[in-house]
Amino acid sequence: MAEAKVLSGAGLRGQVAGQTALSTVGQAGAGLTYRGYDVRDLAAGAEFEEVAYLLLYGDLPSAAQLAEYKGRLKTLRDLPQALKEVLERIPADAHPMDVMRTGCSVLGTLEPELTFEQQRDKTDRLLALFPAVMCYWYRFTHHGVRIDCTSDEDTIGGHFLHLLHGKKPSELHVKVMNVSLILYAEHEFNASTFTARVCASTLSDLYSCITAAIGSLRGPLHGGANEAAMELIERFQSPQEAVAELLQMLERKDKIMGFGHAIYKESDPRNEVIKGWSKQLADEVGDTVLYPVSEAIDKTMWEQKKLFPNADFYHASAYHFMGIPTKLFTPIFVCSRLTGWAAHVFEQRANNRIIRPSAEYTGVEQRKFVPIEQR
Ligand SMILES: CC(=O)SCCNC(=O)CCNC(=O)[C@H](O)C(C)(C)COP(=O)(O)OP(=O)(O)OC[C@H]1O[C@@H](n2cnc3c(N)ncnc32)[C@H](O)[C@@H]1OP(=O)(O)O
Ligand SMILES: O=C([O-])CC(=O)C(=O)O
Repeated sequence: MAEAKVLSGAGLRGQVAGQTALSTVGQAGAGLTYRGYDVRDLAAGAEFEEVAYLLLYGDLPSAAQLAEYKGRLKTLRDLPQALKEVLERIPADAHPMDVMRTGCSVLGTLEPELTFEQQRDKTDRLLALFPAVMCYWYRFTHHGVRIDCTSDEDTIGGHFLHLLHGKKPSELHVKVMNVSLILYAEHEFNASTFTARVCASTLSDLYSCITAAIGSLRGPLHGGANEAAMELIERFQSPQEAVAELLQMLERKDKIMGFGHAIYKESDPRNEVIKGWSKQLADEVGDTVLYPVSEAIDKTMWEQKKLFPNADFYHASAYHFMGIPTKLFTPIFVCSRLTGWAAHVFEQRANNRIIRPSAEYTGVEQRKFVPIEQR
């Protein structure tokens, strides 16, 4: 059970910056809850679409509501032609998070949110279409194909894998994607969500809030850590090599991506879940390197620094074992966290005051202006 961390210092750490009914992070009793449900129970027993519904509509759906919701999302998967054309113009070496940010922003010009009454419909559209934004651009620029952006897959996770690989995914892979999307869906006032709320507090539109949040998630200290973790683990051929290099990195005070957390103190409750699935995928593909290397890094980080893997670390190997290119790891996070971001935007709008903190001034004393010709 994660104890609350002693919080102090910079980065607004430990300061309550608003209220939410969406989730708790690092509180006694359960490490992470979404609207009162333990995330581990949701990951074990729910579908991602159920969790999206819970966050966006307030309660878990009935079977009929879920069927209706999934059916509706399925009809919203295709991209407008103008968006496809924009995606085709983005270079192959662009960062896929920049592609997601641009895709979201362009959709905001094609299908704008004209009133806040449209906020749920616009969110459903983004939820249904984000996998295609990433996969259409990726497959066009990397493989020269214009993919069909629709599929008959029942779930968002399955739809994503289908578009990426051009074939029906296995049941195991659909299951793991479902779990992954649930684990990443919501996390209180993390940096990207706070970004979305700041933007929402100016009464801006939903696309602006989500576009801004994508920019915040991109960084390696936040969502970008799953890609950085992959780049680390794939450098090593054996656990011994990994430990030797890791000790040197720690000696140099390098940051080890995928470890540590701003709120959790002893463990990230999402880690045990994705770690279990990563092990199952490792067994499926007969891996004898990546998973043991990951475990060796995990063990050494705890022994040396008392730092634990966060949600991102074992996501790296899990995604890799499903044949997902490393550069698409953080965009998958976007497809999931969209639900949390949007739910926070709705919450901010429902009880809004513009977010505008103060700064402690550390600059020079007041001084007299000197005209340019006298300087
Ligand atoms: C889904 C997510 O977004 S989860 C977060 C993903 N990000 C990462 O994995 C990036 C790596 N981790 C980090 O950079 C940090 O742990 C963060 C950004 C997640 C949290 O930052 P903070 O709240 O400032 O960390 P915290 O206060 O716990 O740091 C305590 C000490 O541990 C060190 N530390 C924390 N994380 C790491 C790490 N991953 N590797 C090495 N040292 C670390 C800090 O440098 C700090 O050392 P210092 O006191 O000598 O300066
Ligand atoms: O809460 C945070 O600071 C980062 C995080 O784990 C998340 O957003 O999922």
